[in-house]
This record gives sequence, C-alpha cells and structure tokens, in this order.
Amino acid sequence: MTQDIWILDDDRGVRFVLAEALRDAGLAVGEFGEVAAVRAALQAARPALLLTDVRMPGEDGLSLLGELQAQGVGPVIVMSAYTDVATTAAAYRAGAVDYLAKPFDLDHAVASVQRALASVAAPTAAATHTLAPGHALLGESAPMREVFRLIGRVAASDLNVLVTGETGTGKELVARALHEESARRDQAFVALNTAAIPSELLESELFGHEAGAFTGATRRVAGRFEQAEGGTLFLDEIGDMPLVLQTRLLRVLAGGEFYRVGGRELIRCNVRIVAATHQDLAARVAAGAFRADLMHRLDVVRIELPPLRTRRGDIALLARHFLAATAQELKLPPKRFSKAALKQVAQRDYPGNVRELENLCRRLAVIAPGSEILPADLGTPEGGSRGGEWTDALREWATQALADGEADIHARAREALDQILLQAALQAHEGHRQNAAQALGVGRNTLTRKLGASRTRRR
Ligand SMILES: Nc1ncnc2c1ncn2[C@@H]1O[C@H](COP(=O)(O)OP(=O)(O)OP(=O)(O)O)[C@@H](O)[C@H]1O
Repeated sequence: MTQDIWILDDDRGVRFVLAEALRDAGLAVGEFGEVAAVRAALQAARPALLLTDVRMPGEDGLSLLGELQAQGVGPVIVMSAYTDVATTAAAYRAGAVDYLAKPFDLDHAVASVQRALASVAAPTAAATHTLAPGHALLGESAPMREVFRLIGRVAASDLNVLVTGETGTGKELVARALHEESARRDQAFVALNTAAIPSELLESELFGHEAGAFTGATRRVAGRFEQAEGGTLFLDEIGDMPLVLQTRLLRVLAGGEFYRVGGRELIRCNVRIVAATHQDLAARVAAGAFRADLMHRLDVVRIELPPLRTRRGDIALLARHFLAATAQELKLPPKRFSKAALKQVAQRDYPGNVRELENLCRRLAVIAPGSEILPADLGTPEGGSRGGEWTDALREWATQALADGEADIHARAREALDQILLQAALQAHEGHRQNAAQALGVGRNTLTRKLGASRTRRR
C-alpha cells in the first residue's frame, strides 16, 4: 500500500524535487505551500508522515508541529536552512523525528522518510519550554551541522554525554549548549577542569568539605556537585583524573549520593554529567590509566567535535564573528577583513583550533591599523612580514609545552631566543663581538653576559 507523505514548504522548487524523489521511491505525495492549506486538508485526511520547513512567511512550521503532535499525526521530519543549535533542538523538542539541513541530499531525505515510516516512532514529548536564545556555537559545515543535530537530539534527555575533540574545538561550548537546550537550563551549569586542579584538592573541589576536614579547612565548603544540583556539571579533561578519584566519581554516579570530605551526612544529588577529553579514552583504559566502567558510564552518548582543519568552510564565518565580537566587547571601532586577508586566514593552519583562530582575530581587532584588515596585518610570509613564520612555530611550541605541563617555559624560550640571535649575529660578523652586539642593538657587555650565562647554565 502506498503511504501518504505531505510536504509543506513555501519553496516550490524544494517541494517539486522532493515530491519527485519520494514518488520514485513508490510513495504517494501531497504538496502544500502554506500552513493554512495543511490545516484545511487535515479536516479530511491524515498524512502518514509530514515533511515541513520551519521558517516560512506567515506562520511558523514549529507551531503547526505542536498541533499535529496533539492530533496524533504520524512522524514529522523538519527541513530547514537554519542549522543553529537552537532551531535544531527546538524542532526535536517539538516532536520532530529527524532534521534535514537544507540543501539536503535527496537520497538522504528519502532514506530518512523510509526510516521514520518503518519505525513509526513513539511520539516525543511536546515542547514544554520556549526556545533558548541563540548559542555562540557557530558553524555551517556538514560536520558541525551533524554536531548540532546530535545536541538537539540528546539535550532534552538526561543521558551523560562525552564530548571529544582536540583542544580548542569548542567542547565546553557544546556542554553549555546541551545544558541550555535541556530542561535543566534554569539551574546551574558548573564547569571544572580536572587537569587544572592538583589531585590532592580535587576531591574536595568535587564533593566539598566540612570544617576541620583538613588543615586550612576552616569552614564547610560546597563542592561542584552541590553547586550543580539540579543542573549540569561539566568535567573537562576527564582523561587526566587520578584513578582514586575516578573510583570515587564512579561510586557517586552509580549511587547518586556522596559525602563531603570529612562529612557524615549523605548528600543525594541530581546532576547531569557532561565530560570532555582531548585524549583517546579507550587508549587510556588500555594503558590502565582510566577505569573502563567509568568510561562506559560517561560515554553514554558521544559527541565528537571535528578539528578546524576538517571544516575549513567554517573559518571565515568564525573569523568575522570573532572580529566583530571583540570590537563590541572592547568598544573598539569595527573592522573588517579584506577579501585577500580573509582568504589567507581561511588557508592557515590552526593547531589550537577555534581558540587559536579566536586569538588571532582578537589580536587583529586590537592591533591592526585601519578599518580594513589586509594580508600584511596577519603577519604571514605572504603578507610581506617574515615574523609569522617563527612566531607561529614559537606559538606551536609553547602550546605543546604548556599542554605537556613542562616547567620554566618562559625562561627556556627566552634563552633559546637569545642564543639564536647571538649566534646568528656572531656568525654574520665573523665572531667580532663588538660588531655583533652593535648589529643586534645591544651593548657589548650584554652580549658577553648572555653568552656567559648560557655557558654556565649548560654546565
Ligand atoms: N563553533 C564555535 N563557534 C564559536 N566559538 C567557538 C566555537 N568553537 C569554539 N569556540 C570558541 O573557542 C574557544 C575554545 O572553545 P572551548 O573552550 O569550548 O574549547 P575546548 O574544546 O573545551 O578546549 P580545551 O580542550 O582546550 O578545553 C572559546 O572561546 C569558544 O568560545
């Protein structure tokens, strides 16, 4: 038996191609250009499935979605050119079974319809709260759309989520979006970077302590679990959590209750956990550094954030956003990228991902002269300044050294810088100290002292 699929879209072209594709797949199709027409048709019939756009002139497709759910109409698939988290999540909240980002692949759309018909999904809970304000999480690339889709899908559930991705890819922003799109949004969102806290303090940081629990504990302090009660707790860099605390955390997650450090009162907790890591958690488990049972408890749903190099299409959008946002925040005159500069920005490598791009744009918003940013302002070799090459390398080195927790980074970098300059100048002036010092613009004594210092240190 053929099934009746209704398409609601004010764009005739979309209706046409979609209807053709569905008919080719053996389905019966009805086409509607406005919400009112669907309402009228509902007097006489019910579709097996509705495909609808969300934003149309006149009435919002989402409001219709709510009505249809109330009338027990079959599954609804939402289509939209808007792929931001708020719209996607609102569609799922309103009961959509799938979300097709326009422009969509027709095969994909037909497959989605067939899947929905096959499962005739159990009705999802209707919208219970209004649309949250837009999130700062931006992106138009296919992988980011997929991330938004996932956020929309799982936000309303209370499932624990593990967010993975390289440093600076936006893991914390995803955790915030999950919180904002959930029923917990009016409660606290509390973030804790487990790697940034010395392990001996981590337990009290998480679970709080009583007065007198340890030296210096003069009064009772609530931990992050208590602060996040009813809300969401974001545990960043979970892969670095010491094993003893992993055990403790696991017990709390399993039992839903804990004691403060030095306390006797059992505290019940209702907290959703979103954990993040840049590491391969399974590899940490294999290496014996992470508990498998804790990983399974945290990794109920996984959201993988793609590195910026696999979604270069997002760079221009992000760069413009960061430039404008910095100007607004610091009350600076707005600047814009010249075409050539933006092209170069989009072609650069960002080992620090979105954070590194953001830092570059913040710097440009502050220091680039003029209202238009030119390639020369970027400090790239193509821009005419040779500074970019080595400062980029230095930045990479520093990022890595900091990530590895190395000590004395500043002193080591400064010494390396001094030595490279001194040796280059000495070489250029055939070992003549006076001339080398002069060329560098430092005093001869300074040069001698720096050469001496390095020799002493090496010993
Ligand atoms: N898609 C995005 N849209 C807008 N801003 C973003 C996006 N992704 C990241 N950012 C910005 O980049 C910076 C880094 O993001 P965030 O702190 O969420 O990354 P992270 O993956 O948690 O990093 P780390 O692993 O180092 O903790 C933040 O300032 C954030 O606002």
